[in-house]
Amino acid sequence: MKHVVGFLGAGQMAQALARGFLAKDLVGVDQLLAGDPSPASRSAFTDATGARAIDDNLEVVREAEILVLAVKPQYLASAVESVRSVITENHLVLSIAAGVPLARLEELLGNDRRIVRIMPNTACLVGASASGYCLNATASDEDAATVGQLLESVGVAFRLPESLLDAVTGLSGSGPAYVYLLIEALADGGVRMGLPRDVALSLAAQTVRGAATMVQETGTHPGQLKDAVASPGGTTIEGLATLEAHGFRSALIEAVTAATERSRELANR
Ligand SMILES: NC(=O)C1=CN([C@@H]2O[C@H](COP(=O)(O)OP(=O)(O)OC[C@H]3O[C@@H](n4cnc5c(N)ncnc54)[C@H](OP(=O)(O)O)[C@@H]3O)[C@@H](O)[C@H]2O)C=CC1
Ligand SMILES: O=C(O)[C@@H]1CCC=N1
Repeated sequence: MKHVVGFLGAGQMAQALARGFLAKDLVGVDQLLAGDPSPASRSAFTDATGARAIDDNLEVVREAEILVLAVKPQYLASAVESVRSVITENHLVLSIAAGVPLARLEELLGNDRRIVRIMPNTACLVGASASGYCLNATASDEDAATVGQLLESVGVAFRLPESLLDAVTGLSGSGPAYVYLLIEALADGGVRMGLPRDVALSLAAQTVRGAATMVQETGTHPGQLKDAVASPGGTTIEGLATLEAHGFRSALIEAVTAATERSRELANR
């Protein structure tokens, strides 16, 4: 990709995306930069990527062709207002801010700007993100292809109607945190039953990875894969019955629902 990618906000997501793009050779170090007022975030960005991080958002916008708005939703308006005068029709602007709709981004930037709302997750760092994205009316099919290429370089990506982006946030944007909790709790269970901590954690993480890979690579419904693990009168069905009794499935459904609703609430920040 020949474009220079600039980030406003050099925090966790900017670092994860930038490292993902670099790992896939989508951009070189000299095609990346970030603007951030926080010295700690700037050094972390440069340590993580080798690329420049500066305390000058205007310079980032002037150099960038693809501009990624990677600040928290509550700082988005002030970050954009400070650089709005130098954002032109030549920029492709990507916002990763949870909950902030295209209509709000158009209010801040102008509806004649090419804007894409995206929702990746932190696993872009390891090339395993799960993303959704949607475009405003000014962005072109070529812009969609560029964003698709960027996001698919660091995982899977779906172009979706904007009405579904909050649900993407509730499921895969926030989802890594749910799975970390699952892995931690599985390891705790193993430790409770006598396994050494490092062995338990490794078994738990590999079990989650293996199960996810089975779903992706066999294309078999997870219910059928679950049935294949549970022998009649065996161990697994006891574990499954315990999870049902503690509301495991319902807890996950409610978690996605609550996070989606929170994303909707963030719309006007
Ligand atoms: N974390 C995640 O898993 C995901 C997050 N997102 C979205 O990504 C966005 C960034 O999140 P995350 O990376 O976690 O946040 P971080 O807090 O790690 O990074 C944001 C950075 O932006 C800086 N900042 C604040 N104001 C400005 C400004 N005016 N100009 C430039 N930089 C500024 C912050 O500095 P300071 O610390 O001093 O405020 C901070 O360093 C959020 O909108 C979030 O909704 C999307 C998907 C997943
Ligand atoms: O918790 C948050 O608000 C952000 C958005 C998705 C993941 N983290």
